[in-house]
Amino acid sequence: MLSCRTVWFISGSVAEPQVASVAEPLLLNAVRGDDVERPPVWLMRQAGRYPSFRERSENVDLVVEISLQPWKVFKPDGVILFSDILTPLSGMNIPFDIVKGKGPVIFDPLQTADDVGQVREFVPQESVPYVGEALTILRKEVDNKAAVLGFVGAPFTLASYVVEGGSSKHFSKIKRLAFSQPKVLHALLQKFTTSMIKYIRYQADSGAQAVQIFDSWATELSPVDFEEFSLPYLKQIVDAVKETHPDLPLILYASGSGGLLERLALTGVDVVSLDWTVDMAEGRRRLGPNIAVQGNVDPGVLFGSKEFITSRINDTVRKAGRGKHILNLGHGIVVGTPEENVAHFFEVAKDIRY
Ligand SMILES: Cc1c2[nH]c(c1CCC(=O)O)Cc1[nH]c(c(CCC(=O)O)c1C)Cc1[nH]c(c(CCC(=O)O)c1C)Cc1[nH]c(c(CCC(=O)O)c1C)C2
Repeated sequence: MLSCRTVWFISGSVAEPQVASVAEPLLLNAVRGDDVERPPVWLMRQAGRYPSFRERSENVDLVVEISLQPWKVFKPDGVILFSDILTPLSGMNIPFDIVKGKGPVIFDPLQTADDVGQVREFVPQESVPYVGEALTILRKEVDNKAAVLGFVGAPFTLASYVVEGGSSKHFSKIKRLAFSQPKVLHALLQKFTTSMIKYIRYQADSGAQAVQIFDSWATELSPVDFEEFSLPYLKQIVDAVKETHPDLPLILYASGSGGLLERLALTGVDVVSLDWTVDMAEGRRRLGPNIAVQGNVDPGVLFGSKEFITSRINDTVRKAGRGKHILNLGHGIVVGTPEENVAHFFEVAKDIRY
């Protein structure tokens, strides 16, 4: 679980390679199953030398600047918004902060039905206007040379933070709630679901061309509990978004969830992001031919030799087969990853031809 727990400083800048303007980003073509010449590639990453996370992520200029850093240096096929899955919480009356070295802190963790009753439904236009503004600017800046990606947290993963009060090891508080007062947890999950439907639509209307849903802690649920506390809500989100935005690709990311792949496919998402604990060919088979796959190189591979990185990329692309594959790591970049290896990853990836 490292993408956002990791901080990656991008130093300097590299001359921008010329990229021909295309009608539609390669990433969208690949997701739709068009005949593409290579898999699109992007990575989750980074932070910068800036003030606190919330300050960075709630200021339009900084959000745009930080979001564009990897784009300027590596020209990936996807440019993800700099934000966090917890960003909507303050707009839902759940005060929080992200503390350096500690991660997210929820000031008053939710415990009771009353607490859940106090949670306000999210109105993105009012609470996080900077997200929409940043996406609109990003879309213009990137100009279809890559896909602009928005993202949200899945209801169960958001609930785990607000019930646990932050990151957790054993998830005992949310499990206590799930297994002793399931109705209270369901009420909270429904509030997050309704809010995330609005948030995804808002991101799409502002400029996001695909939205990734992070269910980072689904891995903590046994399959039977995933079916009760996560799957129905994910499905509700996908169904509702598809009604208003039928062409918006939805990517589901649930690291450590190799045991859940068939169930993840039932959500109706367009893409499932695999981590490196699943063999790419096996994952592909288990998800079926209609779902595109993303991933799944071990982020640790980027600490290896250039030859090793090249061979793992080739292996992953071969196992994924032609089309419907977005090349990526199985999770975000790890702190201390040599920047030249990241550059090498992109060079090799962009030279691939099916
Ligand atoms: C860079 C960063 C982020 N969030 C946090 C950081 C580090 C703190 C900092 O820079 O000050 C705190 C931050 N935010 C969160 C954490 C995780 C804490 C934990 O382990 O529970 C931390 C340290 C919560 C969070 N946040 C996110 C997830 C889902 C992905 C995953 O599973 O890793 C989760 C679980 C998503 C996220 N978070 C972030 C992005 C943007 C990616 C990019 O710009 O490339 C994304 C996609 C950005």
